[in-house]
Amino acid sequence: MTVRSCGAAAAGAAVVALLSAAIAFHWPPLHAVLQRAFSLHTAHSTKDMENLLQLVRNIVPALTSKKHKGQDGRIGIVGGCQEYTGAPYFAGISALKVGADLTHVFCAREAAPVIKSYSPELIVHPVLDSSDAVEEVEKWLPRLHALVVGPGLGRDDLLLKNVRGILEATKARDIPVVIDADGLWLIAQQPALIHGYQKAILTPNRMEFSRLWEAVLSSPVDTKDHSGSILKLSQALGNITVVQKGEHDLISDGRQVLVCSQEGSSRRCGGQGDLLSGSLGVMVHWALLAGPEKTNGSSPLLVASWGACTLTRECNHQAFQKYGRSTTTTDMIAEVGTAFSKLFTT
Ligand SMILES: NC(=O)C1=CN([C@@H]2O[C@H](COP(=O)(O)OP(=O)(O)OC[C@H]3O[C@@H](n4cnc5c(N)ncnc54)[C@H](O)[C@@H]3O)[C@@H](O)[C@H]2O)[C@@H](O)CC1
Ligand SMILES: Nc1ncnc2c1ncn2[C@@H]1O[C@H](COP(=O)(O)OP(=O)(O)OP(=O)(O)O)[C@@H](O)[C@H]1O
Ligand SMILES: [Mg+2]
Repeated sequence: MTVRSCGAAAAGAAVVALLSAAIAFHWPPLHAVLQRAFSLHTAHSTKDMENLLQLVRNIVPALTSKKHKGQDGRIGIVGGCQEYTGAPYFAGISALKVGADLTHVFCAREAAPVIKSYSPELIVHPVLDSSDAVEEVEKWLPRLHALVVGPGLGRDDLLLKNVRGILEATKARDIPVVIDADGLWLIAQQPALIHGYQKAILTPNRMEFSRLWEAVLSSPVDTKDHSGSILKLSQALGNITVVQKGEHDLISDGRQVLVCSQEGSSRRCGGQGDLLSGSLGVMVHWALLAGPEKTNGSSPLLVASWGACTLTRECNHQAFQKYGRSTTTTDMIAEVGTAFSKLFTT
């Protein structure tokens, strides 16, 4: 697996930037070559890609007739409020389409009938704005393999307070947790809530990344050194895994940075991040279950994250081939099965 250590990343970038600037002025053709070399160095080679794909394949559980319902994943989604009902639906249905057996959505009362009406596949609990929300969710925790916190959660104080309690209970049970969207808003208010929890994965978009950075490092993000920035943020959060979404997805646990540059498309409709966080909920469970033996010693959380990013981008690519500018997240979700087979089925 290609890794870039913290020091090497920063030093490499600085040296290339300096050389580049000097050469651009004196010798433009070499400048272009250098830039290409640097971008190749930052990205993974085809061989690295193949290795990573193989690691993801290793964690995918076999489909056999010996299993019972639930074994391949019981995933909880914490989110859904009056304004946002699509996001928890996208995350939940994506988890199922990737291969989870059951998905439970814990949402605000008003959002529940709406989410249920989108799909009979999701189990929906209208508890998140109740006074005993933490106890209600806690009852289910022993039966859940992973929690995805944040899609469509909103920023209401009562909901956020309840989610704080749910996160504490989840950590106490050592359950893996993917934190996205407004869950990241909460973490930016209170980073201690997740600091050092080794089964947490944060999936910020650009805005969410800046918010987290400013909250934790009290300075503006260095927009020129993406690789160095994600390493630093992960380290400042106690080496938890961070997935920074963007033109290229960067994934780090503060020790190494993986890059996912799977071809997607130029279509940026809302909900793609929800597909990613829902998929990651299942894949992180699979990866932890498989253990480091199957991931060749690499962090199972990094492997799961890279797998979910690759899958999301492939869904985006496939849907865009069919629908172009009119592609929506629903079209991407319809591609999960074929994208998964193409990438991960041997
Ligand atoms: N159908 C739905 O119910 C959806 C609900 N969503 C929910 O909406 C809530 C707010 O999420 P947001 O992502 O809007 O909140 P953010 O606070 O992260 O983003 C605010 C704004 O930043 C901008 N932004 C995002 N990425 C950017 C980039 N790379 N460069 C420049 N600007 C960028 C976007 O225009 C966005 O409106 C969350 O609860 C989220 O889950 C979204 O998931 C989209 C779909
Ligand atoms: N410029 C880009 N080019 C290619 N893919 C991108 C680009 N930006 C984001 N993506 C991909 O889109 C997916 C979602 O990322 P995005 O930044 O849109 O998340 P988000 O803002 O949280 O989405 P959501 O609307 O669900 O909240 C990720 O898998 C990411 O790889
Ligand atoms: Mg989002």
